Formats: sequence, structure tokens, C-alpha cells
Amino acid sequence: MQPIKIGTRGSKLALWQAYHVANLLKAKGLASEIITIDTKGDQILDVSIAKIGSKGVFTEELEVQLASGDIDIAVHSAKDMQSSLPEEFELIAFTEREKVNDIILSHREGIDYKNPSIPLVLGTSSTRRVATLKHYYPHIQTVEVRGNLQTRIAKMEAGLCDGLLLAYAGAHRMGFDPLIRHELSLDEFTPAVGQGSVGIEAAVNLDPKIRAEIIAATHHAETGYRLVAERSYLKVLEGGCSIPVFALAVVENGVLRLRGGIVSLDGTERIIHEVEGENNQAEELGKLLAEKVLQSGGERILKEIKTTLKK
Ligand SMILES: NCc1[nH]cc(CCC(=O)O)c1CC(=O)O
Repeated sequence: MQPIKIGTRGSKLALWQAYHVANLLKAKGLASEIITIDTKGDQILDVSIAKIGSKGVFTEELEVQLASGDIDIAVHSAKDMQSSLPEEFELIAFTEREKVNDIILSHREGIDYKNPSIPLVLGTSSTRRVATLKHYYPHIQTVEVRGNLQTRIAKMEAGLCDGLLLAYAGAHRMGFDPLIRHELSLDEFTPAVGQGSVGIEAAVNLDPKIRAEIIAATHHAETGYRLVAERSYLKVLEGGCSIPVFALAVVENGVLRLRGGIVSLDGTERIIHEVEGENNQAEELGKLLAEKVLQSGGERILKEIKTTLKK
């Protein structure tokens, strides 16, 4: 068999993910090679993702290469994958999930984010994180910061902000554990759909034998059920990464429990519900959660958000 060609963006985190997949393949005796591809999302650094339109900014160029067969699979942060893919492509595997929490990272020790009398400025570019901060910690100021983790840290150290609000998974993978000052609660900072997992995308016409071998080497079943449930929720809400929806599924004692909701951009309203069932009901659970969220005010909040983001 030819080495499996893995397509990835060129950022350090993306490369970590690609090598992670290469290592999983290698452990099952499958050779691979890594091919880096520049995407629109990497080039446009001065405009917020919410404004570029999240659909596929990081994935389009990789899909061109998947379609032409120049690469066999594309590796992405599962979180950055839009909820519905063009019909020629599919997500075939999700690697075992890392810890899903958001964290506060800072070059300074002693960051106190809970005391309203201590001013604090946090950098983030996620509407979910900004809105969640406004909801629980309205005294915290936020500033938009984009670019890869290394760039963001440099901006923070240059004085842009006191700390960064990030995913644990990315900070940990880039070796920044010593700068992690707080791990935020999953009840307050319920993560984005897919946070902490790496998704593998392929063209639907990929050779079925290669496809099966890749899945056997990389797919983590429990993570898969969790991600299917979360992504099914996201699909109804049409979240992309710019709308502040969140969902986290866990498997406990054989029960798949999905919690998720939406928060208004100004943080005044936060809706969250929970549903549970079996692993093979993951898709339905996502839809059920969406129904509950939409019916209890989510529909109105979603409309308001879409109107605001279009301006
Ligand atoms: N939106 C960017 C992005 N996509 C994936 C991660 C982190 C790794 C992960 O959650 O899988 C990050 C950075 C962040 O949110 O701090």
C-alpha cells in the first residue's frame, strides 16, 4: 500500500494533529506522509472569523485536494468542522478526545477572574467565550485576539491583555501547561461542539479498504458517539464556529448524556438543557436537544444573533 497522504494546515497545532494521526496509523503498521496546505483562514488574520463567515474557511482548500486525490485524508480540529459537509466529503473518524475544558492562560501568576473588584482583560476570539464571560463574569473585559497560539501569547505578553481564554487541548498540545492558571468549569464554560478531538475527513470515493484501515487505526468509539450527538445538535442550530452555541456529551455507565444550549451575544440570556439515551441514539439526541433549546427561547436568540452578526 502507498503511504497515506495526510493533508493539514501548516500551523503548529494543525501539524501536531497531523503527526498525532500519523502516529496512530504507524502504530497499526500504516505508513503516511504529511502535506501542508495554506487556507483562507490562515491568510486573513486581521478580520474576525465571525465576519469572514465561518463556513469552511479552514477546510475548503483541503477539500479541493481531497477531491483531486492529492491527499487521502484531511486532519482538522473537530471543533473547526462545519456541521454539514459538502456531499462528496465525510468525517470518517474522531481520535480519542482530550480534556474538553476552556482555560485561562497567562504569563502572570495570581490571575483572579472571580473577584469583581479586580479589573481583568482577557483575549479571545470566540463569540461563545465572550458571551459566556458577559453572562457569568460581566466585570471582565474582553479583547479580540486572533492568530495561532504562539502569536496570541506574544500579543498578550506585549500588553494587549492579562490572559487568554483558550481550549485546554490546544494549550496542552503546544506545551503551554505551565502558563495555565485556571481550568474553567464545564457548567459555566460548556465547550464548543467537538472541542478536544481531531476529526479525519475523506472524500466519499476514497478506496473502501484504505478507509476501513484508517478508521480501525484512528477512530475512538466513545468519542465518536459524543461527537455525533454534539454535531447533530450543531447541525440544527447551524452554528458554525461563530455562533455562541455549546454542547458537551459524556458517556457514563453506558448512558450518553448531552447537555448544551445557546447564549445571547450580550450574555443576558443563557439557555441550557440536557437529554440522555443510548450511544446508538446519538444523532436523535442532538436533534432532541436542539428542539428543547429552540422552543425555550433559543429560536429567538438565534435570530437576534444572526441579525447582529450580519451587520
Ligand atoms: N478555534 C480555534 C481552535 N480550534 C481548536 C482549538 C484547540 C484544540 C481543540 O479544541 O481541539 C482552537 C484554539 C482554541 O479554541 O483555544
